[in-house]
Amino acid sequence: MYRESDSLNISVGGVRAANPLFLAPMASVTTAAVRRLAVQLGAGLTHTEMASATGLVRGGRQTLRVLDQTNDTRPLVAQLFAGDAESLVRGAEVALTCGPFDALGINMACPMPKVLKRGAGSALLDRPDEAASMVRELCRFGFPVWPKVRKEPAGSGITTEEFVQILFEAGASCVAVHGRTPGQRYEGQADRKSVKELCRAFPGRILASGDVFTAEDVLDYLSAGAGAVLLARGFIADPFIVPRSLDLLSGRPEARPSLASRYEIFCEFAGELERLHGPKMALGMVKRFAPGFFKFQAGAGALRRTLGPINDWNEMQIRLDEWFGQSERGKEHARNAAELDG
Ligand SMILES: Cc1cc2nc3c(=O)[nH]c(=O)nc-3n(C[C@H](O)[C@H](O)[C@H](O)COP(=O)(O)O)c2cc1C
Repeated sequence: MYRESDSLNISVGGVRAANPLFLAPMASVTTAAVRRLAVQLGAGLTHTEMASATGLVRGGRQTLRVLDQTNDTRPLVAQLFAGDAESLVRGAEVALTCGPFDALGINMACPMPKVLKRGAGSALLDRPDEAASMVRELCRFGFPVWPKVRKEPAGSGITTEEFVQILFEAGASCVAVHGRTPGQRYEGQADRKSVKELCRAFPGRILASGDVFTAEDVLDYLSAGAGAVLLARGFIADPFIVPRSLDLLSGRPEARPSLASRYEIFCEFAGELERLHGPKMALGMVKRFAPGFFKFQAGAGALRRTLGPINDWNEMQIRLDEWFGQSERGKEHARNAAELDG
């Protein structure tokens, strides 16, 4: 069983972290501002988006931006993808000039065609020898190496457990496992049972991923022996899953942040997005995260509809302020009405 004492100053995969709630790598999502938000809310560790090793070697601005460290927080894992060990090593040499990082991740999970056609991402699940060689070569840099895999599809000739074992034998410090096959992409349910079996087979060395949407999901994976749990879409859907999970793991009553405090954190986050990534990208991220921030708030749907068509950063701020003012006034009316009733 998970013990409260495990939640502080843990050591997973050769990295020390304050707790086992980790922000998963997410392309186009886990930018510096989002990583900072996750740490502010209590996450123990964050990942960069996946970065192309060949893109790094070419010096592509977009790829280098992925490893942008501006105003970042530690511990931080840089995740790379490549189709072979040599490209990976050359990419890692460039990545480490963007550091500091606490571990190097290898993406062996991405099912997207543009990654698969390079023999990278989940294409490596069919090539355990190449995957092992990538881990071995990356270990030479002296950093913990964290591959991230998906569940092996039925009939692939190797089980997920065998694949994970090969990665550990090659020197991986821990292995993140997403309990969907590449063919499932993000559809259907993650196979929680299989991931938990791996957690039991490699206690404290698996980072569990797949359908983590509630604090109870976090506890479930940790109770099975996961070294840590990766928050992905559950973080976008409700970033306050982090403090709620920490409350649950620590046996504290759940603290419910007020609308005003959510709004304050959101405005700070929006400011960071704009400062670090520019108004265009920031606007897209604000639209993506706003529904989750104000999920349980009356009028959250109206906010989403209001923000949807906006293309201008200043207009977005005005509409957001208006929505907040209306919501606060609505709460005041409700309070006054309750007092009159009472
Ligand atoms: C928008 C998005 C981008 C992602 N990008 C990456 C990535 O760059 N590297 C990676 O290993 N996994 C990536 N993933 C997979 C997540 O890290 C995670 O394993 C997956 O979403 C399953 O967790 P969930 O069901 O709790 O969302 C991505 C997922 C999403 C939704």
